[in-house]
Amino acid sequence: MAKITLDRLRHSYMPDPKGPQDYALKELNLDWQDGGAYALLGPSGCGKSTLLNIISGLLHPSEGRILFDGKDVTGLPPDQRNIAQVFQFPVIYDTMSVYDNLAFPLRNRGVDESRVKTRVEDIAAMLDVTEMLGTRAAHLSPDNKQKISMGRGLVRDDVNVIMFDEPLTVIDPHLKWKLRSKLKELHQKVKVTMIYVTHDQTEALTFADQVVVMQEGQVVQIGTPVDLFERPAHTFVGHFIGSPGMNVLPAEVKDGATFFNGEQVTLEGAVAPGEGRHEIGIRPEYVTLGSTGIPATVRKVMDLGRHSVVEAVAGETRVSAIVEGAVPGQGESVHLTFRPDQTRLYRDGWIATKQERAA
Ligand SMILES: Nc1ncnc2c1ncn2[C@@H]1O[C@H](COP(=O)(O)OP(=O)(O)OP(=O)(O)O)[C@@H](O)[C@H]1O
Repeated sequence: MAKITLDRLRHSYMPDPKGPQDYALKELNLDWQDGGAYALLGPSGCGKSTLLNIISGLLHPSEGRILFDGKDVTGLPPDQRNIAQVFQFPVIYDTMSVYDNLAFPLRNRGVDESRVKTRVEDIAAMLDVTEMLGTRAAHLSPDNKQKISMGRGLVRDDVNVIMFDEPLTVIDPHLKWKLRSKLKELHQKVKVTMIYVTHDQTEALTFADQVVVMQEGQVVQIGTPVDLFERPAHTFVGHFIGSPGMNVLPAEVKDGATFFNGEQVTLEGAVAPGEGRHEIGIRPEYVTLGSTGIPATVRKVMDLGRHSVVEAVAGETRVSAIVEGAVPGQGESVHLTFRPDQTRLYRDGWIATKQERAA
């Protein structure tokens, strides 16, 4: 187990990068604490695999260093980094039994058979696969194969980090939540540093204590799932996380007051001085429909069972609201109010309001 430090890491696939646009990974500085559960979350092409390959040693970064417990490993090949990896598709030997599959990473390192037996039995119990130990892997369902693949990552107790790269891609949707919660439970038991790479917010938020959100090669926020939901540092995070995501509305700031669609809006706190493109960020959970406020027309109502998502249009801008109970019909006129302590101003994408602190 190790603390992982990324120190001024940058990577470009181009031989002669000219500017930030030529970097698949823009400058990255971060510490992953020993034993933490982390997720790397972002859309396709944001640089997740590039970063993962740099950590595992498959790719040498153009600039910067990777440290494990303070020791520079940037120049070390993958086999000397002591990393376990679980991939999208199960990596197991079909002709071997489940027991032999789990034992393989240990036997490969010359661990003695009595120790192998203890570890395999422990991991099998954690994964609820004890009764399958004698089964040939070829006979397993895809989700059980992926479970065994995870077990192969977990079985060694000498690894610095276990990295999961979209491990639930091949799992049926109704089984995903089972494996997801199993993984969380396993992390709590084994306490190895784990990095879970995904483009799926649900997977990232349920697994990780800390989520690193990436966009276009840049880390836009590192925080707990609650931080990312409550106070997105960037409009991208607000929009990407949540269902539906945060409303990002064009805003005008004039003489210290903020306006949306010509109506003044009260923000969570003071605005940091500066110029740029302004937007208001407000989650649909904090938009209320009523008889006063910003005039809008209901465009669409989606009944999701416990609540409905009402999409209204104010001027030319769509605003979503999550509504419990009675909802207006399509085409009806409504008024929108935003909960002030949840209404934030963003400048050129980045948060520009300060949270008022209770006296
Ligand atoms: N071998 C390569 N050569 C050149 N460019 C590459 C290479 N691998 C990735 N890229 C580019 O680097 C950027 C980041 O890609 P990367 O695969 O790291 O993203 P990702 O978030 O892992 O996406 P995905 O989830 O689709 O794998 C993309 O613009 C991609 O086109």
